[in-house]
Amino acid sequence: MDSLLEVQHITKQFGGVTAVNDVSFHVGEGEIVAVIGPNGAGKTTLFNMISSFISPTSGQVLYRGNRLTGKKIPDLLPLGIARTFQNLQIFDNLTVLENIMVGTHVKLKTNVYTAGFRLPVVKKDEKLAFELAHDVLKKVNLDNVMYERAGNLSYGLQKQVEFARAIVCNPSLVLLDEPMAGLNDAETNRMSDHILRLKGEGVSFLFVEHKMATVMKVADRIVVIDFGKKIAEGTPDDIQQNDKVIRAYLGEEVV
Ligand SMILES: Nc1ncnc2c1ncn2[C@@H]1O[C@H](COP(=O)(O)OP(=O)(O)OP(=O)(O)O)[C@@H](O)[C@H]1O
Repeated sequence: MDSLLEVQHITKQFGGVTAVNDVSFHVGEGEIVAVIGPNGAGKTTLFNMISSFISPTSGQVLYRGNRLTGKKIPDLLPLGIARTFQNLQIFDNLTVLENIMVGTHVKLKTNVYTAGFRLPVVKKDEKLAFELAHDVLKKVNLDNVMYERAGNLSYGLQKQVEFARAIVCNPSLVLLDEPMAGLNDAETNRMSDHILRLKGEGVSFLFVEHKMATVMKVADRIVVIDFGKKIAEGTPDDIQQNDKVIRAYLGEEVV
């Protein structure tokens, strides 16, 4: 399996705290990799470095062999990398459809100069944005609420809207920060199904998650972080039987 994302010896220090300490792993083409670890282990810090939200103290991240480290967040989407956030980032006052259309901007030709004029390119872009958004909403079964104000939806549906916006431009790699947090069982299953279906279409995923049952069901490979260090990596079966992992989780949720 070819490597899509390479995390190489990445470290982050905040003053005297080493939040992530020399972590390396990769995500292959069409692979689903989960990062797990006890509270405060460094998962969010690691995720934020990979998604260019913060820069590492040392180490680097490569995407298709090119350095991702040092790029800005808006540079990621045109490369084919999309992300969602632990705390929902949707526009409450816009409709579901409009929220998704916002995510299509990298596919459009309209810019701040052309948008003010009703040029043909603007109309064409609006049509394209609508079609892309509508298609993805059908894919995740949200087309029945597309004209609802996003702020009126349940938390679970809002999370699915954010997921739909992330995948609207057919990314190659999707970074998900706790995609199942706050979802009930039915919503968690639905989200898992969406992820697995997209994997079937060749999309790769890297996600941080606390819900172990979901991680075990969805991930091909799991990277376990404890006190900033990678303590284990392997298939769900390997990880469930790994002594270091079991010890790290003692007193927490049982793996
Ligand atoms: N901006 C920061 N400044 C100082 N310390 C930080 C900062 N961000 C994180 N840390 C510290 O780094 C360590 C790892 O935190 P991080 O949030 O990455 O862990 P986590 O595994 O995501 O935790 P959780 O599962 O609770 O979300 C913690 O000790 C945390 O206090």
